[in-house]
Amino acid sequence: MNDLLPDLFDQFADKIHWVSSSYRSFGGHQCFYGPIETVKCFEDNSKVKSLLNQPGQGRVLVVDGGGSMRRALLGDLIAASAIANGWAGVIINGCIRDAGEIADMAIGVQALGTAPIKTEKLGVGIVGETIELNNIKIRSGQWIYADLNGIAVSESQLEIE
Ligand SMILES: O=C([O-])CC(=O)C(=O)O
Repeated sequence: MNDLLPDLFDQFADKIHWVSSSYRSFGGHQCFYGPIETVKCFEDNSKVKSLLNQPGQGRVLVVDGGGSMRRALLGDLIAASAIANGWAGVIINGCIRDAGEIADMAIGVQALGTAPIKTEKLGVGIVGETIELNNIKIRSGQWIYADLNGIAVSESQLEIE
């Protein structure tokens, strides 16, 4: 199913919240969803790397990278580790690199854009804190849905009948 969001908004208008369509889809999976884990980090992807190296259990990692267009918070190696660990996707308020490789990888990835430069890994970042995307609060444990129509969240899992 590639157009999940329109169906969700038709069926669950009171339970689903629109976040944004200003992110681009980079992963091989253009439609993806799952429970959220959050991380907040600025031009340092240490926590992104360590989280995606732990069991994902179908979760989506939502990264508040402060909108930086100067450094990439995800590349093909970390994306490969996310796939190996069962993460459904990664959504980044910031940039990725290795976009050519990631386009062919079996994972959902949305980000603002690309930057070819990796971050300095200084171990700085906060996991599990409430973050905001486009002024919408995003918390660990909520559900997020992403496809080519954009990104939306709900408090709990919504299943199309
Ligand atoms: O290591 C990084 O910061 C990002 C990267 O290049 C990769 O995941 O391949």
